[in-house]
Amino acid sequence: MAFTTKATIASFGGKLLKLSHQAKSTNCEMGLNLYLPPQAASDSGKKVPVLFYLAGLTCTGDNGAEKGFFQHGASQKGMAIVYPDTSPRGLNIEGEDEAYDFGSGAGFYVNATKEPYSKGYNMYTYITEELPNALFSSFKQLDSSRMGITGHSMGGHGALTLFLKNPGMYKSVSAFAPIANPINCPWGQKAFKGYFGEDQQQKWKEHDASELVKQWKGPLDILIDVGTGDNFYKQGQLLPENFMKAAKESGNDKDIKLRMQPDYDHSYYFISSFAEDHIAHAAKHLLAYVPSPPQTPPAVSTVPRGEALPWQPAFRGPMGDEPGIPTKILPPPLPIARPLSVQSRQSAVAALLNTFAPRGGPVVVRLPISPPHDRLATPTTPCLPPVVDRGPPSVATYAACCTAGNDQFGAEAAGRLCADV
Ligand SMILES: N[C@@H](CCC(=O)N[C@@H](CS)C(=O)NCC(=O)O)C(=O)O
Repeated sequence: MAFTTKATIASFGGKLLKLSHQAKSTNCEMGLNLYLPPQAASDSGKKVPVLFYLAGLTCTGDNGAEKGFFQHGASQKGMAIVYPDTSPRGLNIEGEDEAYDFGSGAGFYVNATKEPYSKGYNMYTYITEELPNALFSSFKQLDSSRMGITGHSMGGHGALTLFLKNPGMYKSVSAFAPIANPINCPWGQKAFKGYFGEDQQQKWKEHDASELVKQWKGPLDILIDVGTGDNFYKQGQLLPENFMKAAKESGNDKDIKLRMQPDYDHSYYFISSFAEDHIAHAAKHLLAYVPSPPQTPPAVSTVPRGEALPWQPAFRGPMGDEPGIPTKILPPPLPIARPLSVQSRQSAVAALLNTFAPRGGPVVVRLPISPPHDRLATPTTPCLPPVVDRGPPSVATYAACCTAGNDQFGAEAAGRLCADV
């Protein structure tokens, strides 16, 4: 859905846009701020990377934009910043406005599975899929292959978990005073109980950075700042030490920098003091990242039925297993810059249909989820679009499979394609 621009405000040579749009995932109108640096305002056709800043409890997209002091550095580095809201608003769920740490302003960047919050508290899907897809289709100067993520407190939890749950999707991650082990702190326990249910411990773990970091494979360059004068830190709401311990035990701590900042509290005085460092950290990854160039799929080669596929056989569509149907394989992998979201999978389907349907016959496309997602996906993650069908009675199946390396660190994310004719 297109955005409505409610205000355009000059800021550090660029423009801060106050936007709103109707969001499907959250079932309501969502407000946000988008900072376009001066480099994005020119007609050069050059795209700028995008840093998502996820705010904390009680906040909207305004807190970071007004007092985070990110725009100065973003303007120098040529980076856009997205400041989303922290929850759906006005869903008229009984009690949603009663507490500062649950419901409105406290979406925790999860998809609620428990009623009544399941009716729109889907901030995970909103931030990882719907919002970026909407932004990239409306603002052509934003580079979809270069997204970074950071956040504060509940938003720091969001930044860490969204990064760790989606290897390769974000090219940088950092956090200010993150809720780093929500399953073991009062804020997190209250939220996960309300959004998932007390008995859903596995689900809780799937949104806990200290659990997720144990499963990470590859380098992990994270900047985390926490103030020693932060009362929430002192009360055991943040638990950054638990995150570091889990990272250390899994051998993932080498490039995680936890800086304990003397005397700083939990406020935007703290955030604005270190904002430039987080912009520099994001820029280190986002400005250095070069997406792999698109490749044309090579010609079809035939593999006799029953022979081992040159890649993950589990990815074969069910129709490929029908007796008497020969298998054609189209090697090598079709590169895809990052793990595919539902919408980008749909674009991949469209591209496949355009490429192969003209060869005649109908096309059925099946899109299995990629292995890293499989490993980390929650049962409710909307990972698979339904089978897409086109054309007269079926003679062909195309199964498109997406595998994703952790391309933040250079491993190539790849899609693979096979055709059963
Ligand atoms: N209102 C809560 C505190 C909530 C709070 O500190 N929220 C942080 C994020 S976790 C924040 O940034 N608040 C908004 C602000 O300082 O601008 C309380 O009274 O204990």
